[in-house]
Amino acid sequence: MLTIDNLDVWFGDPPDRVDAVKNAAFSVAKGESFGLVGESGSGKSTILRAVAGLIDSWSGRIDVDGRPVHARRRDRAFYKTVQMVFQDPYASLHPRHSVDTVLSEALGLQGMGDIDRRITKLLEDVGLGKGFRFRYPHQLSGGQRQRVAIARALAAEPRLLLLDEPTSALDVSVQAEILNLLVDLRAEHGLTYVMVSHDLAVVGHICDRLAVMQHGRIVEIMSVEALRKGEGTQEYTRHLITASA
Ligand SMILES: Nc1ncnc2c1ncn2[C@@H]1O[C@H](COP(=O)(O)OP(=O)(O)OP(=O)(O)O)[C@@H](O)[C@H]1O
Repeated sequence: MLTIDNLDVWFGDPPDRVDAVKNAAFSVAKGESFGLVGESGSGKSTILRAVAGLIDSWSGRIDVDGRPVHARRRDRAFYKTVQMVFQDPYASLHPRHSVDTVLSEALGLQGMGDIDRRITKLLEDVGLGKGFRFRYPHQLSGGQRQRVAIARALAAEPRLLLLDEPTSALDVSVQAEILNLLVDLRAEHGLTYVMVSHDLAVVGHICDRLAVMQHGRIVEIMSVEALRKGEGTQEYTRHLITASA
């Protein structure tokens, strides 16, 4: 579903250029859930943003569904396949747009008809009833906002969801609910996930495999099962496990 090879991503020009991702490579199969872990600044979000078309300064290969993605152009078909959910549901929803507006716009962008029925279904899918349809973000809790952001991403009926720390801005009590929702949605919709997190427990809950990043490089790729068994071969992976225990 997603293949990345020889990926470099940078910001700015020399001498101030920041090489945020260096020579990254991994593949994510259809239906798989893949985690990107590592400490702050290691380049995890930058990989997701480059895949999503939010960063232009990259080189290498990004293939989605067997087709190479071009450096700058992303068409409607791309966003029909790939959608992203951001970390902060407070920042990602426009304060003056009701849930109805957010979802109608997302559906409209994809040229979808039958908007009424689809909005009801999207709200149902993310565990929000019809009563939420005409609410504004300030009338929603953090968890409810993130459910709306997830519904917005699902509106395009994508197959690959890029999840950038989708629970880290939420209260601990709500995090598990959203993670469980993501687990259910993947099964129900046959989705593929790539999820960034600095929290190994979260990745262990959601993902099948993961890449460990350090200073812009992928230092290890392993299954969550191997991670649980402490089979990380890299010193840094062991350090991450100890740090999160
Ligand atoms: N827009 C930008 N301009 C310049 N440098 C950037 C930009 N975005 C990210 N960086 C730099 O790229 C590097 C990787 O950042 P990135 O956000 O991908 O890390 P991360 O692993 O996702 O960390 P975090 O968990 O803190 O988000 C960091 O050194 C960061 O400062």
